[in-house]
Amino acid sequence: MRQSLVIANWKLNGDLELVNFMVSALASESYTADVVICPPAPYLSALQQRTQNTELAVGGQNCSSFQQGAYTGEISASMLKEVGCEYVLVGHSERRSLFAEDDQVVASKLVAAQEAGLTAVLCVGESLTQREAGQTMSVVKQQLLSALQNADLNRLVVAYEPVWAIGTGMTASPEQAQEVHQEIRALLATIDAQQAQKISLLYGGSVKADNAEIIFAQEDIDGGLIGGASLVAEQFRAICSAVKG
Ligand SMILES: O=C(CO)COP(=O)(O)O
Repeated sequence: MRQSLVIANWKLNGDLELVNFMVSALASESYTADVVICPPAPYLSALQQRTQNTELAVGGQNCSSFQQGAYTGEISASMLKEVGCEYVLVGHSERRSLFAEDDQVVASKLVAAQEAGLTAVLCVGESLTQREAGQTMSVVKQQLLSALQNADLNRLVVAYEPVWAIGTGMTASPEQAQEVHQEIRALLATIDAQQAQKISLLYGGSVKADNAEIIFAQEDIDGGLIGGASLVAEQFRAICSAVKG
């Protein structure tokens, strides 16, 4: 049985008040899923302090591919680890499209994250144009395998986030999502068949309290990567409780 996981990606949202509010709103319940919050980097330490003695974990939204040096504005994976992160997102579609991160950059960030002792949450997913052109599987395969060239599958989570479903209210149908998740697990199995069965695969893209359960019920979907709904306590709590297990 794979570990269920729900990750909140706050993106460029939130403040200290939300950190305090969310921790008290979430920590009072216990969940079958592991629950991780990825706030903007300046709030990581505060979140880490507030979540001590709770079951909530902390993650970064991004890390540098460099370990240290003259890279103004960058944050290394070991710095994230030092302030209490257990996870970091790599290759989110917003990083790929808005900050020009290509497959090579994503691969080196993933290695940097794992070498620092973090679990890397590799995000993959096709655009609407790519889906309509029948390229979904080839895009996902390219993003996945190029990022995993030097990866440690023991410290990996994969999140399938179709770009057309992110922040649009257009969720992939449970069947569409399962089809891609199944393919991702099959691709992982070509690297390590045993480990592929243990890796948590998350769906992301307009997951809300009212569609989470049916999406998470799919065989190869082990939880979610949640944007907008993770900023609303009632929504996020319901999503965390919707995982199978
Ligand atoms: O990008 C996402 C999480 O990383 C998904 O965002 P939404 O849940 O807002 O669609």
